[in-house]
Amino acid sequence: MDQTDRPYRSVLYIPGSKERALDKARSLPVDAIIFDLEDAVTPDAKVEARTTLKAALDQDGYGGRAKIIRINGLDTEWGAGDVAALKDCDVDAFLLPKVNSVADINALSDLLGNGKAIWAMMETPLGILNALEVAAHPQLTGFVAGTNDLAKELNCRARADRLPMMMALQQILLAARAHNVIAIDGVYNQYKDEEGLKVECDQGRDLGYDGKTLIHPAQVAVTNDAFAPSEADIDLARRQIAALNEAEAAGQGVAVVDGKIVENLHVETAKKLLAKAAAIAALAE
Ligand SMILES: CC(C)(COP(=O)(O)OP(=O)(O)OC[C@H]1O[C@@H](n2cnc3c(N)ncnc32)[C@H](O)[C@@H]1OP(=O)(O)O)[C@@H](O)C(=O)NCCC(=O)NCCSC(=O)C[C@H](O)C(=O)O
Ligand SMILES: [Mg+2]
Repeated sequence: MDQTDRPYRSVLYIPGSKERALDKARSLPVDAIIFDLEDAVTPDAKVEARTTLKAALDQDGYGGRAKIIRINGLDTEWGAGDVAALKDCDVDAFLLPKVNSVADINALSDLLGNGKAIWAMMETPLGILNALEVAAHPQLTGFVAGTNDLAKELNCRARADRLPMMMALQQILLAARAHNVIAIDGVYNQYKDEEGLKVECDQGRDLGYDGKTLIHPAQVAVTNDAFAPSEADIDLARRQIAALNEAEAAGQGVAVVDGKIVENLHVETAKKLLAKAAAIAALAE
C-alpha cells in the first residue's frame, strides 16, 4: 500500500506532559496522534514530559493509530535531549518543528541514527520556500502545516478563507505530492466552533490534504467525516471502474458515467479512493 493510502484524516496533538490526555487518546477514534513536547508543554515541564511520554508509549494501547512524536527544535535547549530520551520508542515518525531547510532534517537524522521516519512542520517562510528539497529527503514521509506560526511569520491576518496563506498551503502540497509525502493541514484554533471547523476541513480536503491536525477531542468526528470518501464517492468510483472495464471489453478506451468521460487515469483515482475507504474501515475494526 502506498503510504498516502493510509488514513491520516484526524491527527490529534496531545501534550506529552498530560497523563490524562495521553490516556484518553487510547479510546479516541483518531487516525494518528502527535505526542507533543513543543508548544503544548511549558518550559518548566519539558524535561519531565519526556518521562511521562515514554511511560505512556511503553504501556502503549494506541492500537492502529499512527504515533508521531513532536520534539522541540534542535536549536533549543531541549531538542537533542528529547531525541536521546525517546529515539528508541516504538513510534511511526519524529516530527521536527520550524524546519527551514533539508539541513535541519539531516541534523535530526544524524541524532536519531536509526533511519526512523521524519515529519516536518512547515511553518516558516524559508521552510515553505525550501519545501521541495525537504520533501526529497529519503527519511521524510510527512508534512504538517503549522498555520499559527506561519501567520505569525507572514504577519498576515487570520481570515476564514485563509487567502493570505493559500500560496504556502499549496506549495506544501505540491512538494508533498512530488515526493509521495503525507500532507496534513494546520489546526483550527476555535475548537468549540464545529461549523467553522467543517468549512476549514472541506477547504483542506478540496486542496488535496490527507487530513487535519487537531487540538481537542471535540474536533475528531467532523474531521474524520470531512476527509473520508463519502458513500456517493464510493458508489461513483465503483461505477467508473465497472464502466471502463465494460468499455475496454468492447474495445473502447473511454467510458461515460453520469455524463462525464472516464479514462484510465480516473479509474486510478477511483481505485485509490476505494483503497482509502477500505483502510478506514479496517482501522475502525
Ligand atoms: C485546548 C485545551 C487546553 C483545552 O483543554 P481543557 O479545557 O482541559 O479541555 P476539556 O476540559 O474540554 O477536555 C475534555 C476532555 O478531553 C481531554 N483532552 C483535551 N484535549 C485533549 C487532547 N488534545 N488530546 C487528548 N485528550 C484531550 C481532557 O483531558 C478531558 O478529558 P477527561 O477529563 O478525561 O474528560 C486542550 O484541549 C489542549 O491542551 N489541547 C492541545 C493543545 C496543543 O496540543 N497545542 C499545541 C499544538 S497546536 C500547534 O502547535 C500548532 C502549530 O505548531 C502551528 O504553528 O500552527
Ligand atoms: Mg508551530
